[in-house]
Amino acid sequence: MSVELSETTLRYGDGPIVLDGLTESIRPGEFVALLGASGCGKSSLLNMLAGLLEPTGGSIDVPDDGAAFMFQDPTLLPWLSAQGNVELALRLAGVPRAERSVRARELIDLVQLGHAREKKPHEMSGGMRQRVALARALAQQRRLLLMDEPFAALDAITRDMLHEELRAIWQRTGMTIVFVTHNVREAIRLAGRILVLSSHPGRVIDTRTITDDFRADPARAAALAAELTDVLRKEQFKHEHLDQ
Ligand SMILES: Nc1ncnc2c1ncn2[C@@H]1O[C@H](COP(=O)(O)OP(=O)(O)OP(=O)(O)O)[C@@H](O)[C@H]1O
Repeated sequence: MSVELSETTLRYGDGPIVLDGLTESIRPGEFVALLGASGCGKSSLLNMLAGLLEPTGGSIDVPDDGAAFMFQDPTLLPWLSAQGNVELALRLAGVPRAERSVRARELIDLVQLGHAREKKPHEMSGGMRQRVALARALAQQRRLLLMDEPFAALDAITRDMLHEELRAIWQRTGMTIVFVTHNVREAIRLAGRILVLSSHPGRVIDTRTITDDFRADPARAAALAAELTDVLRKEQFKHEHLDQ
């Protein structure tokens, strides 16, 4: 089932409108990036897609089984190993005890952490912890995965590796992914479609489709990155100007 936003509007209490009449359809298996400046309402939109927040107006439809969520902070249980953290997620997803160990091993292998299965979070690097968080999100066995700037705190090399691996996992699993970022390059590397959001209020002001051919052409990708950076800068400038 697709994700459908229909005239979706959000405001907190009697504050200003945060998201204003979003109408979008995300197909099953699509990888969409929500790109926007800080404060434009990206996390609020993900929270609505996760069912954690009700829209003030319009509607949101997501697959019946809901969504798995992955945040910037991996929030692993410190006393459990990588394997233990993933097994716990499988238990919460209702996977029978007898299957959990094998499934967790498969997921840990999928995120390339076979060598660190028994390590605890404090023994891992930031990138390794995010790999466990990704395995834990996959353990929830949902068709929709919501990712809120999951790689923002990582160094550039680790982030690049995780980009490649996330794309490979997405291709293998056929999940629908909605990925929030304010990083233009990250959006171009990952997504098949980029929705650019304005701020105050948040609206979709630009939509770009990124094909694999496009992604493989560094000059075209760099030109698009420059163009989208300019769009975001203009948005930022508009607000700094209006706020004075
Ligand atoms: N619980 C809340 N109550 C009131 N206002 C809120 C609440 N959560 C977010 N906001 C406001 O809604 C707007 C959008 O916030 P949101 O966190 O969704 O944006 P964002 O694009 O994800 O920002 P960032 O990239 O900085 O995380 C901001 O102006 C923020 O102050």
